[in-house]
Formats: sequence, C-alpha cells, structure tokens
Amino acid sequence: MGQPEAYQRLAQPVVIEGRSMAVLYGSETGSAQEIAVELGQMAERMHFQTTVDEMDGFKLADILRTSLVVFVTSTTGQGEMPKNACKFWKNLRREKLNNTNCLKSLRFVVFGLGDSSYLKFNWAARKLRARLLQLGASEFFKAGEGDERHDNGIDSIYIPWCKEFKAALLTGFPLPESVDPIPDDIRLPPKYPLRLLSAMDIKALRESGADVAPPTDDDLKFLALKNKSAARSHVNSPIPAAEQLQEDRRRRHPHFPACSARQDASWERENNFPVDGLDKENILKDHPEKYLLERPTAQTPDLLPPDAIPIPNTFPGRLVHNIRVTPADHWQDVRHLAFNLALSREDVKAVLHCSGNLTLRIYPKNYPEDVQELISMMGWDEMADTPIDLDSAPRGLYFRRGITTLRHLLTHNLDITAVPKRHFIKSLLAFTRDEREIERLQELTAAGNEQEFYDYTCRPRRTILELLRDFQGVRIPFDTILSLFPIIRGRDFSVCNAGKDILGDSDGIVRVEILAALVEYKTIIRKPRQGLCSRYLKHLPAGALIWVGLKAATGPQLVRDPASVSRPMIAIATGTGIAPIRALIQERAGYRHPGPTSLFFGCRNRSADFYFADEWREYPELVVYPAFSRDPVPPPESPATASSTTTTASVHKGIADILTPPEYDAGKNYVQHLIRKHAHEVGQLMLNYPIVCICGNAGRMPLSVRSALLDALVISGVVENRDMAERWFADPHNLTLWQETW
Ligand SMILES: Cc1cc2nc3c(=O)[nH]c(=O)nc-3n(C[C@H](O)[C@H](O)[C@H](O)COP(=O)(O)O)c2cc1C
Repeated sequence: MGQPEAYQRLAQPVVIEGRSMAVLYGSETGSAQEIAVELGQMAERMHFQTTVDEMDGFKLADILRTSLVVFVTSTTGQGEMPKNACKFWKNLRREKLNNTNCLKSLRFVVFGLGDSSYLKFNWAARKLRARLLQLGASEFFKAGEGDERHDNGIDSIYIPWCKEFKAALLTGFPLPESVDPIPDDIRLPPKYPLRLLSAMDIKALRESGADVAPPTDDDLKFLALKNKSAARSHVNSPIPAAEQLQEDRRRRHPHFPACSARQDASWERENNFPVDGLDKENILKDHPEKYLLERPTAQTPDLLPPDAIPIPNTFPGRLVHNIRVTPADHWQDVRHLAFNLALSREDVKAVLHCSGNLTLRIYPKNYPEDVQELISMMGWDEMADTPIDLDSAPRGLYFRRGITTLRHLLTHNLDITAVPKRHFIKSLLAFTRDEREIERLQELTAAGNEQEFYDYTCRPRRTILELLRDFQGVRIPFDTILSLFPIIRGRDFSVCNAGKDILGDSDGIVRVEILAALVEYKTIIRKPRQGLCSRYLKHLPAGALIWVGLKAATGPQLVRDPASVSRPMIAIATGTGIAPIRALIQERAGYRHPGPTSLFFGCRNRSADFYFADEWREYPELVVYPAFSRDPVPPPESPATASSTTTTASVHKGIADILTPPEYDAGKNYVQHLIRKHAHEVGQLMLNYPIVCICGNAGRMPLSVRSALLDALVISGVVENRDMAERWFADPHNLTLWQETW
C-alpha cells in the first residue's frame, strides 16, 4: 500500500515518441465506457499518449497511427454492436476491405462485456475480434469476456484479465531505463481541467460576441414551443400537488384499468404510502410484506431546474401527462408518460417512417438540493455560480462557454448519484489527509479485495453522494470534476404508441408515449434507493418542457416492409416489455390486412399490471393470452382468458406428460406455460413465417420462452423432436426473431 503523503503528489506522464494507445469503447449503458476510462488511466501511468473515445468517434485510418488499440465493447440487442460503435463496425465490414490485409500494421486487444443468459454471449466483441484478425491485424493480448451473470459481475473476469494485460504491456512495450510507470498512489493531472472565468473574461467574450453561445436553432425551437405552451407550463409556475392530481385524472387514459384502483385511493394515502419497491438482487420483491420501507423518500424534492441545456440531436418535448398506472398498493410504480414533440416536417416524416420501432431518450437531471449538498460538502460555494471554461470536454458533455457554471454541470451533466467506480474511489486518496479515511479507501480498492469493494458499492447501490458523506475529510478540487464524475447518460425507453396515434393535434407535433417502471427498491443496507431517471420522471409535472431524443430502435424493421405486416406475429412480453409490442400492434393495425397476432403477456395480477387490457379487444386479428403469475391459476379445463381473449383450438390434453417443464417453473403460471398450453395455435402461426418478439426481463425469461417455443413446435407436430425444433427455430427462413430484454 502507498504512503498517504504520496497521494498528494502529481505526476505528468512522459511523452515518448511512438508510444500511443487508443481505448475505444462501444457502450449502451456506460459499463464498457467505465472500463475504457480505467484502462486509459492505466495506460497513462505507463506513459502511453492515451485517447479514450467511443468507436464511432474514431476513423479507421486513425487506428493505424496508434501503437496499440484496445477495444472495449458490450453486446446489445441480439448479439449486436452498441449504437456508438455501429458506424465504426459498418466501416470495418465494408466488402471492399476483404482480402486487403489493410490492418496488418494494427496491434489490438479486445475486452467484451456481456451476459451469458443471452444466446449470443459477447458476440459484439467476438465479431469485432474476428473481423480485425481477418483484415490482418495482430492481437497483442488475449481477449477478455466479462459476464454480468458472474458473482461480482464484470469485475470477476475484468480484474484478473487487466492485471495480466498490464504485465504484458510492460514486457511488450518496455519503457526506457530512465522512466518508471507512475505508481497508483501518485495523482495524474486532470484530463479536462476547468477554469473559472473572471468578470473581465466574460465581458470580453460578450463583447466579441463570438463565443458566448448565441441561441442555436434548437434553442429557438425550444423557446417557440415554450412560449406556445407558456400558459400551461408548470415548470416556471409549479402547480400544487392536489391540483396536479386533478389534472392527471382529467387526462387519464380510459384504457388503463389499473387507474381506477388509484382513483379510489385518496391523495393522502397515495402520497404517504411507503415506497415498497424492492431490491432486485435479493429477490425481495417476492416477499414485500417483510421488506416494506419506512418512508424517507416520500417527500417530494424541490422542483427541477427549469433551464435546460440543449443537447445535440434532441427535440423539445412537453410532457402531456405522467400517470401512475399501477395501484398505489402495488409494489411497483409504473408510469405512462406522453410527450408532445415539436419537430420539423422532415423529422415528422422520419418518425413516421420508423413508427412502431422507436425509442425515446430522456436525459435526467440532479436535484438542486443534492447539488447544493455536494457544493457545501466540497467547499465550492464561492465558485459554484461563476461561469467556467474548458479547452476540451469529455464526450457527451453539453457545455456553453461563458454561461455554464459549476452548478450547471453538477445539475445537468454529472452523475453525482451513480454507484462509484473503483477509479473514482482511488482518486479520492489524493483529496483527504485523514489517515483513517486513506486506510479505508486503500482497503476498498486493493487488489484481492473485490468482494469488499462490491459489498460497499454495488450491493447496497451506494451513490457517490453517499460515499462522500462517509468520507467527511475529502475535498475534491473543483477543477478535477470532469475527470472524476461520470457523465449523465440519456436513458432509452421503447415508445409504446405508433401509427396514427403518434400524430399530434397540430402540424409539426408528434405525440409519443412510454411506459416506465420506476426503479425504487431497498438494498441490503435497508436504505431506500431510486434510480436517477426514476426520481426525475416520478416528479416531472405535466407541462414540463425537456429535451428528448427520438431514434429508430435497433431491432429489425418489422413493419416498414408492407410484406411483413401480413405475416403472423407471436409476441411474448413480460411487464413493461409490452411497450414495444403495443407499438408494433398499433402500427400493423394501420394497414389493410395485418396478419394474425398471438400475444402472450406475463403480468403479476389482472388488477395491477395487465397494462392496456381494455385496448386489446380493438384489434380483431389479435388473441391475448395473459399469464397472471400471482393470481390463482385457473383449472386446466378452463384456460386463462382475458375478457378479450379467444382461443382458436382446444388445449392439447396431456401436454404436461409429453414435455415436463423445468422444475423451477413447476406450479407457476408464466408465459412459457401458456405457450406450451397453446402449442397448437403457436404451431399454426409458426408454419407461416412469423415474426417472433420476446420483450421484457432478461435472465431466465428469454431462455424459458425459447424452450417453450421449441416444445410448441414438437407438440403441434411442426417437427418431430427437439433437435429438429432447434434447427427449425434457428433458420431465418422459418421465422424472424426479435428479442429486447433488459
Ligand atoms: C437490451 C439488451 C440486450 C443485450 N444483449 C446481449 C447479447 O445479445 N449478448 C450478451 O452477451 N449480452 C447482452 N446484453 C448484456 C450487456 O452486454 C451487458 O449488460 C453489458 O455489461 C452492458 O454494458 P454497457 O453498459 O457498456 O452497454 C444485453 C443487455 C441489454 C440491456
């Protein structure tokens, strides 16, 4: 372990000609990016001139100018590259590169992040590695494959892999004799230092007129929409909670049966009801009565800051409604939110083109009270509201020169409630002089103490803010924050409406809806937790204006091709996984002859989370099989049917004898049971080149569903046995599979 005084010292990496490393990541939710940042810091300590960036930020030609390129990528969708690596990947796959050996001067390393519950485990990393080798590049060090399913998550593989990789770097890229690696206990200079602007600087900037961020087109669009709806904007003039409830009620969608449950509950009861979301990792949600929380998070935080920082490629959106669709006494708070987006005519066209397959990106913010707490704890009060400047900004940071302050950054850009990563905790060593704190920080980050680190950070989902409360002696210099705190990521939600439903009341307005399950749970340290975005959405009032992104989802284009509309669809959804399925059903219904659709929908209770129940009967081509896992299971003679449900064939007698479901499924009522039960209907659709969609929780569900679909192929006589079913199912000529699980 290092000496406490060493942490105060700062060392600049030595510039050594021809010693450079690019760490390029592909990341959907930030985990690969975090690992890339950590590897980048390790490389800097070994005096590599280091760049850390997303793959799409880098050109193919540039990678050839770098001594070593480390690719860190997660896998998303069904074995796909993350969005911020797709352009790079597309370039790399160009046919004209085949047999050119064009990457023969490239030395590379790949680290993949994946989840072994997916069929295509770590495929993005594997595909990338295979293609690089095919184009003549040479692998400097063996690839690593992290697995979320492992006891300590990705770290279980990453930490030992990284240690070996570091040793290989020292051997493969030896340092000159006079230069030593910078030890872990000596500080590196901040990569993105901040400067405070003096009053004179600001005046000069304003006078020059150039750099004080004049309003952009986006600003103007936002302001136009803001003015248009000024009378309704609750952001600048918040309405009282009771009035807000009335407004919610008026706007309430008639198609939500669960809403009536809420309507019955009084406002007081709803507000005072304890937050009873539970810790996923400990499966507490199966025993809610044991783990009800006290109610510390029930108080509503201050309203969100009204000023927004425009983010490239986003649209101004006004929240039309934010309705809780699960009853107040249900363990989970699920929201149905609708936004009106102001778009240009071209953008509306593009949106309609992808209708049925869209995702909405929401950028959450921190609450002013949390930001102020951090500012006070760190002693930043004096400079918090002074405009700042930077020479370069990390990717994803939205900054306006001459206007942005430290408080802005902490509110809009930096995730102060993320679970702290190892490199964050290590960096704190330099910012405290308290020996007990130094010892504890060393303990947490020492090699071999991964379990302790995991128990302190990930297991209780401790936030950065909470960590800093535990380490009262820490004072982070304000100019280092961009190198230290993670940047707030936008969160993607499947748009759950489509077709004509998406066109707003007036020109240029598109109305998109999402179904968001708020992440609220209690962890093993019995502290209630809310995800940053969940907290943001929970308190976002109708009328709020925010910037949102709208994109085509990654899955195959299931409806754009009219030929696909007439194909049958077998849709399997659990929980809020129904959102993209609803959009697909709505979109298909807009065509003249949509194919038959069977929807297997896994919910807990008919009265709590059977979302959109009353809507389904509007679609004559749709048959719904709801699987209520917590309602009494109906006897075998009378299969579970929704009021809208019809069955087209009798249930095959004795299915259970032919194929016994796995033990863990026994006695339950899940979607996989209904698939087996209705194997003949499924088989009928399977014979007609269906689209098969699986949406909802990751983990066991997709595998169990796939197994049930294979059984259905056998039971219905489409194929003779499971081996044949496996082959049949894998053949894209027989069906199109689309899985979106998280
Ligand atoms: C929608 C979704 C699809 C995924 N698909 C796969 C997959 O096909 N194969 C795999 O190994 N992991 C898959 N994963 C797991 C992620 O790769 C894994 O959670 C990773 O740590 C995420 O890293 P990121 O935050 O950098 O994107 C998927 C995760 C999600 C949420």
